Amino acid sequence: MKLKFGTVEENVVTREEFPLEKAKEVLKDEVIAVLGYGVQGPGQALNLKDNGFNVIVGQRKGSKTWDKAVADGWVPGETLFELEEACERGTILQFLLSDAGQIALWPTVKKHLTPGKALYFSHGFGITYKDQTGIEPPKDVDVILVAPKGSGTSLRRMFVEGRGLNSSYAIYQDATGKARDRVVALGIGVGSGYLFETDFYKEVTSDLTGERGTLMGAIQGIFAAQYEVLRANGHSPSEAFNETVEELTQSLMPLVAENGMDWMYANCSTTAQRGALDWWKPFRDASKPVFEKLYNSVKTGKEAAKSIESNSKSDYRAKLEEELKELRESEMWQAGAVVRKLRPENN
Ligand SMILES: NC(=O)C1=CN([C@@H]2O[C@H](COP(=O)(O)OP(=O)(O)OC[C@H]3O[C@@H](n4cnc5c(N)ncnc54)[C@H](O)[C@@H]3O)[C@@H](O)[C@H]2O)C=CC1
Ligand SMILES: CC(=O)[C@](C)(O)C(=O)O
Ligand SMILES: [Mg+2]
Ligand SMILES: [Mg+2]
Repeated sequence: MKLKFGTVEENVVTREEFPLEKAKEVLKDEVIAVLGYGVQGPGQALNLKDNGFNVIVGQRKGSKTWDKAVADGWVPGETLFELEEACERGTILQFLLSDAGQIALWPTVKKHLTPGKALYFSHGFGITYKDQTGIEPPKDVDVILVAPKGSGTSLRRMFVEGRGLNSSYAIYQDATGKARDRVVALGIGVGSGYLFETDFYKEVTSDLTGERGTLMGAIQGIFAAQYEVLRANGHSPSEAFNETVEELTQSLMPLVAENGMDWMYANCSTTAQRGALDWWKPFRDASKPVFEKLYNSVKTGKEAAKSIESNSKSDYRAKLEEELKELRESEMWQAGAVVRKLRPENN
């Protein structure tokens, strides 16, 4: 259906409009092969299975995630296969390897993309940056996308709680004339709360900007800046952490999620309101040039190149762990670990 967001009208698909029963009817003759069992793989595969679809998992034998798949109930030789065998058996190939990993597996996937099959992504990365990834699908298959707007971990958790994470969907190539039904059915099947329409380019440029920006990069940057200023002015770690992170995640963000920023402001003191209304614009103006620089780096493919380059190295997991350790061992997040333990519900 068409829905207005502010003054802009967009295409949205809800569960009422496209119920699970309809999704099952559309996909009743398909074998959905989920390739990769990292973060999105388990979330999407388990939700599909619990929703009653015909789904198999493809993963490297002998890997840690193969064992995880077995522990999650996938049966070797029945519903769990080596990647190539899953590519052969599947009629819909859900390409859920890491974006860099997709480059290495592409020749194998391509080989098994016989006419009429569908190639499914959860990111516009591989297709949009095809000059860097080499991913150019044959013309006689559907190429579709469902991108859950959140971690695969949340996708699964929310499904189990009876809620649903929202996703975007896109069609890059409709070879069978059934691409729309297929993509929407898959979107409902993986447990999306509702779906909004996009294209591969818009999906990847917004996603890379978001995760580098407010969702992950900018938020850590702004936390660190405020924490450091408070500490430099003699505030204790617990005071600095509570006033920077804990209050935001525990008290104020849930209010924003429920009813918007104005409602959160309305539930704070008049003193806080005055200050926040005065200061949000200077923060916007100071950070906007950084966001513009970021968007440009995404648009020109520089961010894609960097992530392919670093994630294709054999020691990348070890390097990543070192960098995460640096965050974990920073004073701010050490303080956070203590604060989390002090939450009454955690002890
Ligand atoms: N992490 C998330 O929650 C989200 C991910 N996405 C997208 O979903 C897709 C999958 O992402 P994640 O689940 O994060 O991936 P991941 O980084 O967890 O990796 C998935 C799997 O790929 C396998 N793999 C990596 N390199 C390989 C290679 N060379 N050969 C064979 N297997 C290899 C890994 O063993 C792992 O099982 C990506 O396109 C990503 O952008 C989209 C939304 C959120
Ligand atoms: C979880 C998600 O949607 C991200 C942040 O874009 C990602 O993991 O790539
Ligand atoms: Mg992302
Ligand atoms: Mg995302």
